[in-house]
Amino acid sequence: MQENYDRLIFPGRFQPLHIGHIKAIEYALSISKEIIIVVGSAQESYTIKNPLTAGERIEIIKNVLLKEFGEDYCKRIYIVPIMDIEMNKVWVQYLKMLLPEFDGVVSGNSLVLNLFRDMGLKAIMQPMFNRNLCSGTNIRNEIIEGRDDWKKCVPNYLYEILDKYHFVERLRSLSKSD
Ligand SMILES: Nc1ncnc2c1ncn2[C@@H]1O[C@H](COP(=O)(O)OP(=O)(O)OP(=O)(O)O)[C@@H](O)[C@H]1O
Ligand SMILES: NC(=O)c1ccc[n+]([C@@H]2O[C@H](COP(=O)(O)O)[C@@H](O)[C@H]2O)c1
Repeated sequence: MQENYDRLIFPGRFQPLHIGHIKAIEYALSISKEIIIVVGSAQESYTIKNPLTAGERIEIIKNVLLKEFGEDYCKRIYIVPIMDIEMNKVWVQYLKMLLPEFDGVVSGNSLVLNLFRDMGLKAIMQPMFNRNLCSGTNIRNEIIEGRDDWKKCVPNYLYEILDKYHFVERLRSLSKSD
Protein backbone atom coordinates (compact mmCIF):
# COMPACT_ATOMS: atom_id res chain seq x y z
CA MET A 1 0.00 0.00 0.00
CA GLN A 2 1.40 3.39 -1.06
CA GLU A 3 -1.13 5.70 0.62
CA ASN A 4 0.19 8.08 3.23
CA TYR A 5 -1.79 9.05 6.28
CA ASP A 6 -1.10 11.63 8.96
CA ARG A 7 -2.05 9.52 11.96
CA LEU A 8 -3.35 5.97 12.36
CA ILE A 9 -4.30 3.97 15.44
CA PHE A 10 -3.01 0.47 16.22
CA PRO A 11 -5.04 -1.08 19.07
CA GLY A 12 -4.13 -4.24 20.94
CA ARG A 13 -3.97 -5.72 24.44
CA PHE A 14 -0.24 -6.61 24.20
CA GLN A 15 -0.40 -9.46 26.73
CA PRO A 16 2.50 -9.65 25.97
CA LEU A 17 3.97 -7.67 23.04
CA HIS A 18 5.31 -10.10 20.38
CA ILE A 19 7.02 -10.06 16.97
CA GLY A 20 3.63 -9.99 15.19
CA HIS A 21 2.87 -6.66 16.90
CA ILE A 22 6.32 -5.30 16.04
CA LYS A 23 5.81 -6.17 12.34
CA ALA A 24 2.32 -4.62 12.39
CA ILE A 25 3.69 -1.43 13.99
CA GLU A 26 6.46 -1.29 11.36
CA TYR A 27 3.82 -1.69 8.66
CA ALA A 28 1.65 1.08 10.17
CA LEU A 29 4.66 3.40 10.28
CA SER A 30 5.38 2.66 6.62
CA ILE A 31 2.01 4.15 5.60
CA SER A 32 1.48 6.85 8.23
CA LYS A 33 3.52 9.79 9.51
CA GLU A 34 2.46 9.05 13.10
CA ILE A 35 0.76 6.19 14.89
CA ILE A 36 -1.08 5.89 18.18
CA ILE A 37 -0.60 2.54 19.87
CA VAL A 38 -3.76 2.05 21.90
CA VAL A 39 -3.07 -0.20 24.87
CA GLY A 40 -6.60 -1.57 25.09
CA SER A 41 -8.46 -3.21 27.98
CA ALA A 42 -6.39 -0.91 30.21
CA GLN A 43 -8.61 -1.66 33.21
CA GLU A 44 -7.53 -5.33 33.14
CA SER A 45 -4.57 -6.90 34.98
CA TYR A 46 -3.59 -9.99 36.96
CA THR A 47 -5.84 -12.38 35.04
CA ILE A 48 -4.78 -15.21 32.72
CA LYS A 49 -6.02 -13.31 29.66
CA ASN A 50 -4.57 -9.99 30.85
CA PRO A 51 -1.66 -10.63 33.24
CA LEU A 52 0.13 -7.27 32.80
CA THR A 53 -1.12 -3.87 33.94
CA ALA A 54 -1.54 -1.11 31.36
CA GLY A 55 1.48 0.69 32.85
CA GLU A 56 3.67 -2.41 32.52
CA ARG A 57 2.53 -2.91 28.92
CA ILE A 58 3.41 0.71 28.09
CA GLU A 59 6.90 0.33 29.62
CA ILE A 60 7.50 -2.89 27.69
CA ILE A 61 6.29 -1.45 24.38
CA LYS A 62 8.37 1.72 24.81
CA ASN A 63 11.53 -0.28 25.68
CA VAL A 64 11.15 -2.66 22.77
CA LEU A 65 10.34 0.01 20.20
CA LEU A 66 13.35 2.09 21.28
CA LYS A 67 15.57 -0.97 20.83
CA GLU A 68 13.99 -2.00 17.51
CA PHE A 69 13.57 1.38 15.85
CA GLY A 70 15.63 4.00 17.73
CA GLU A 71 14.69 7.38 19.18
CA ASP A 72 13.94 9.31 15.98
CA TYR A 73 11.46 6.70 14.78
CA CYS A 74 9.84 6.60 18.24
CA LYS A 75 9.08 10.32 18.06
CA ARG A 76 6.36 9.32 15.59
CA ILE A 77 4.70 6.97 18.08
CA TYR A 78 2.23 7.74 20.90
CA ILE A 79 1.40 4.98 23.41
CA VAL A 80 -1.92 5.53 25.18
CA PRO A 81 -3.85 3.31 27.65
CA ILE A 82 -7.60 3.08 26.99
CA MET A 83 -10.18 1.26 29.10
CA ASP A 84 -12.90 -0.76 27.35
CA ILE A 85 -16.48 0.46 27.28
CA GLU A 86 -19.60 -1.69 27.06
CA MET A 87 -20.89 -0.15 23.82
CA ASN A 88 -19.03 -1.14 20.65
CA LYS A 89 -21.06 1.25 18.53
CA VAL A 90 -19.69 4.32 20.35
CA TRP A 91 -16.13 3.01 20.84
CA VAL A 92 -14.67 4.99 17.91
CA GLN A 93 -16.44 8.15 19.13
CA TYR A 94 -14.98 7.50 22.60
CA LEU A 95 -11.49 7.15 21.06
CA LYS A 96 -12.04 10.43 19.18
CA MET A 97 -12.74 12.15 22.50
CA LEU A 98 -9.59 10.78 24.19
CA LEU A 99 -6.98 10.82 21.43
CA PRO A 100 -5.40 13.34 19.09
CA GLU A 101 -7.08 13.42 15.68
CA PHE A 102 -6.62 10.27 13.57
CA ASP A 103 -7.43 9.12 10.02
CA GLY A 104 -8.25 5.53 10.85
CA VAL A 105 -7.03 2.22 12.16
CA VAL A 106 -4.54 -0.52 11.27
CA SER A 107 -5.70 -3.89 12.58
CA GLY A 108 -6.16 -7.57 11.81
CA ASN A 109 -9.32 -7.71 13.90
CA SER A 110 -12.57 -7.63 11.92
CA LEU A 111 -14.65 -6.08 14.73
CA VAL A 112 -12.18 -3.19 15.05
CA LEU A 113 -12.01 -2.74 11.27
CA ASN A 114 -15.83 -2.75 10.96
CA LEU A 115 -16.32 -0.22 13.75
CA PHE A 116 -13.93 2.24 12.08
CA ARG A 117 -15.26 1.64 8.56
CA ASP A 118 -18.84 2.22 9.73
CA MET A 119 -17.80 5.58 11.19
CA GLY A 120 -16.44 6.62 7.78
CA LEU A 121 -12.78 6.30 8.81
CA LYS A 122 -9.94 4.35 7.17
CA ALA A 123 -9.82 0.69 8.17
CA ILE A 124 -6.59 -0.92 7.00
CA MET A 125 -6.09 -4.66 7.36
CA GLN A 126 -2.42 -5.41 8.12
CA PRO A 127 -0.48 -8.51 7.05
CA MET A 128 -0.23 -11.22 9.73
CA PHE A 129 3.17 -12.65 10.74
CA ASN A 130 3.48 -16.32 11.75
CA ARG A 131 0.06 -16.12 13.40
CA ASN A 132 -0.03 -19.83 14.43
CA LEU A 133 2.78 -19.22 16.88
CA CYS A 134 2.69 -15.45 17.42
CA SER A 135 -0.46 -14.60 19.33
CA GLY A 136 -0.83 -13.52 22.94
CA THR A 137 -3.10 -16.50 23.57
CA ASN A 138 -0.55 -18.99 22.27
CA ILE A 139 2.30 -17.39 24.22
CA ARG A 140 0.32 -17.43 27.49
CA ASN A 141 -0.78 -21.05 26.91
CA GLU A 142 2.78 -22.17 26.16
CA ILE A 143 4.04 -20.54 29.35
CA ILE A 144 1.30 -22.06 31.50
CA GLU A 145 1.92 -25.50 29.96
CA GLY A 146 5.68 -25.16 30.48
CA ARG A 147 6.63 -25.15 26.78
CA ASP A 148 9.33 -22.95 25.22
CA ASP A 149 8.26 -22.36 21.61
CA TRP A 150 6.81 -18.95 22.54
CA LYS A 151 10.38 -17.64 22.83
CA LYS A 152 10.54 -17.67 19.01
CA CYS A 153 7.82 -14.98 19.03
CA VAL A 154 9.63 -12.37 21.10
CA PRO A 155 13.02 -10.68 20.63
CA ASN A 156 15.71 -12.27 22.88
CA TYR A 157 16.13 -9.19 25.06
CA LEU A 158 12.39 -9.20 25.83
CA TYR A 159 12.75 -12.21 28.22
CA GLU A 160 14.81 -9.99 30.50
CA ILE A 161 12.27 -7.18 30.35
CA LEU A 162 9.43 -9.64 31.09
CA ASP A 163 11.49 -11.04 33.97
CA LYS A 164 11.41 -7.62 35.61
CA TYR A 165 7.64 -8.11 36.00
CA HIS A 166 7.95 -11.83 36.90
CA PHE A 167 5.73 -12.42 33.88
CA VAL A 168 6.21 -16.19 33.65
CA GLU A 169 5.80 -16.74 37.40
CA ARG A 170 2.81 -14.41 37.58
CA LEU A 171 1.03 -16.19 34.75
CA ARG A 172 1.71 -19.66 36.16
CA SER A 173 0.53 -18.61 39.57
CA LEU A 174 -2.64 -16.99 38.11
CA SER A 175 -3.33 -20.21 36.20
CA LYS A 176 -3.42 -22.07 39.52
CA SER A 177 -5.67 -19.55 41.27
CA ASP A 178 -8.14 -18.52 38.50
N1 LIG B 1 1.10 -12.61 14.45
C1 LIG B 1 0.65 -11.38 14.21
N2 LIG B 1 1.10 -10.70 13.13
C2 LIG B 1 0.66 -9.44 12.87
N3 LIG B 1 -0.24 -8.79 13.63
C3 LIG B 1 -0.72 -9.41 14.72
C4 LIG B 1 -0.30 -10.75 15.06
N4 LIG B 1 -0.95 -11.11 16.19
C5 LIG B 1 -1.75 -10.05 16.54
N5 LIG B 1 -1.61 -9.06 15.65
C6 LIG B 1 -2.34 -7.79 15.63
O1 LIG B 1 -2.34 -7.24 16.95
C7 LIG B 1 -3.63 -6.61 17.19
C8 LIG B 1 -4.25 -7.19 18.42
O2 LIG B 1 -3.35 -7.16 19.50
P1 LIG B 1 -3.53 -8.21 20.70
O3 LIG B 1 -2.42 -8.01 21.67
O4 LIG B 1 -4.88 -8.07 21.23
O5 LIG B 1 -3.23 -9.52 19.85
P2 LIG B 1 -3.21 -11.07 20.05
O6 LIG B 1 -1.80 -11.48 19.97
O7 LIG B 1 -4.16 -11.64 19.05
O8 LIG B 1 -3.75 -11.27 21.54
P3 LIG B 1 -4.62 -12.42 22.25
O9 LIG B 1 -4.28 -13.74 21.61
O10 LIG B 1 -4.15 -12.26 23.65
O11 LIG B 1 -6.06 -12.04 22.06
C9 LIG B 1 -4.52 -6.92 15.98
O12 LIG B 1 -4.54 -5.80 15.12
C10 LIG B 1 -3.80 -8.07 15.30
O13 LIG B 1 -4.01 -8.08 13.90
N1 LIG C 1 -16.17 -1.49 23.11
C1 LIG C 1 -14.86 -1.45 23.34
O1 LIG C 1 -14.40 -0.96 24.37
C2 LIG C 1 -13.92 -2.07 22.36
C3 LIG C 1 -14.30 -2.42 21.07
C4 LIG C 1 -13.34 -2.97 20.23
C5 LIG C 1 -12.03 -3.20 20.68
N2 LIG C 1 -11.72 -2.83 21.94
C6 LIG C 1 -10.36 -3.07 22.48
O2 LIG C 1 -9.35 -2.82 21.54
C7 LIG C 1 -8.25 -3.68 21.82
C8 LIG C 1 -7.82 -4.37 20.56
O3 LIG C 1 -8.76 -5.34 20.22
P1 LIG C 1 -8.28 -6.79 19.69
O4 LIG C 1 -7.26 -7.28 20.65
O5 LIG C 1 -9.55 -7.60 19.74
O6 LIG C 1 -7.74 -6.56 18.32
C9 LIG C 1 -8.71 -4.64 22.95
O7 LIG C 1 -8.21 -4.13 24.17
C10 LIG C 1 -10.20 -4.53 22.88
O8 LIG C 1 -10.83 -4.77 24.14
C11 LIG C 1 -12.61 -2.28 22.78
